[in-house]
Amino acid sequence: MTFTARILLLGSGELGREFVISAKRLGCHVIACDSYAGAPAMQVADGFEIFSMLDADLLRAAIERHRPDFVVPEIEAIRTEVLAEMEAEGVTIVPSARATIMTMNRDRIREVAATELGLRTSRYRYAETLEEVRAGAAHTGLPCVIKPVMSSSGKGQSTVKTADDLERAWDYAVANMRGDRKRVIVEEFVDFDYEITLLTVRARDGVHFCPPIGHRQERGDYQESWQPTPMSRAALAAAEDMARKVVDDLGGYGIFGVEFFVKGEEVIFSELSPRPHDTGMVTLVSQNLNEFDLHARAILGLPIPEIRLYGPSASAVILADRDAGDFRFEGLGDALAVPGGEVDLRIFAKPVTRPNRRMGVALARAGSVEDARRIAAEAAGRVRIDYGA
Ligand SMILES: Nc1ncnc2c1ncn2[C@@H]1O[C@H](COP(=O)(O)OP(=O)(O)OP(=O)(O)O)[C@@H](O)[C@H]1O
Ligand SMILES: NCC(=O)N[C@@H]1O[C@H](COP(=O)([O-])[O-])[C@@H](O)[C@H]1O
Ligand SMILES: [Mg+2]
Repeated sequence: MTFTARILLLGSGELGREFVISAKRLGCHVIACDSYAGAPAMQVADGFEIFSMLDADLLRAAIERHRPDFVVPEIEAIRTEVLAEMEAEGVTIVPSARATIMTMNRDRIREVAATELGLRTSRYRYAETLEEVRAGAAHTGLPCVIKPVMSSSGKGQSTVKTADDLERAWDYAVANMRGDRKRVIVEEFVDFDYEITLLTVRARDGVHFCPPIGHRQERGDYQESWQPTPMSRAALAAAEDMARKVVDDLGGYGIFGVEFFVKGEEVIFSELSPRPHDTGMVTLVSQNLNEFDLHARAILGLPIPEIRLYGPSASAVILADRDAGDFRFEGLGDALAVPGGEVDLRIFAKPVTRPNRRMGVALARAGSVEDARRIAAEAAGRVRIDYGA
């Protein structure tokens, strides 16, 4: 066989693109799929397919046509029942069909975490009507956070401070949810001190952890992340213990981004991605093996060596502010010239912009996390999107 393995990548955004690069460096052949042409991962893959991965027939046809050794989901919005069927027929789904099914639906992963595994989570209730939303908020107290059970990157999510705003939050969640299940989770608002992503690798040789990544979110979407983030040993041990329990339950090999809120010494499980995490883009400059390399190694059954941090690092997002199909990036030179640390950029080359769409990240490594954050933010701010007249 010419290739180490044949991979069908389901989702071709920025995370997929870096994964393709890592997998290709190990000799894999990658077909990148997504619903639109020119997606970031398609630009570097061996081939591509354009179709809706929520369409069961099209998804099954693509898997059967390519007969990959591994199907690697890169987004949540996939017809996961098809993945379960294909797994039963002997196709390897990364990390496992069960992991993709459980995490596509917030209510299912919440049941696994809170009920089956007994992990500490925020108080929560599910709701399918406005009345149930009100009852849910009475259970959690206010403020509360309302999210569609099917959504990601903060879509349809809002924080509600007063009972008068519950209806608006319900309408917003229903209008911005994915899929056809009109269902939300009402969560207690956790007034955390900080939140982290614990990148957790489940590999043939055991479970490995990256140093914790701190991050800041706006509108439920990631703005900047940094690594390492200071944490007490007890809090880190608690997070690692919970992460290990969840990834062992979900099964399979690959990297998982396990999200926690931390308040004092209390560590609260939030959710997880059974794939590289957006906040983990900082590892593109911070670690000897970045999160995409680790995913590729784990999938291929290769050993995971000691994960070493090169030094305090940060990433900051470059966002668009409007809809446009004709635009260009300016200021790359200025961005790369920010003094005080080592700066790098990833420009995703997505074909169109949208308000708040992530178009790139600035990355920085410096003497301290504070400096790395400052430099990454400064560099991201110097990249301008010129939308023309
Ligand atoms: N119960 C909560 N209390 C306080 N803040 C919250 C709560 N739930 C979510 N948030 C904030 O919103 C962010 C996004 O929430 P969450 O991770 O559940 O959404 P998501 O849509 O799955 O995002 P992504 O797909 O990017 O991980 C969290 O990282 C956190 O900053
Ligand atoms: N939080 C999940 C996440 O960050 N996913 C990343 O964003 C892409 C979609 O971007 P788009 O919406 O700009 O097409 C996905 O393909 C993935 O790389
Ligand atoms: Mg999240």
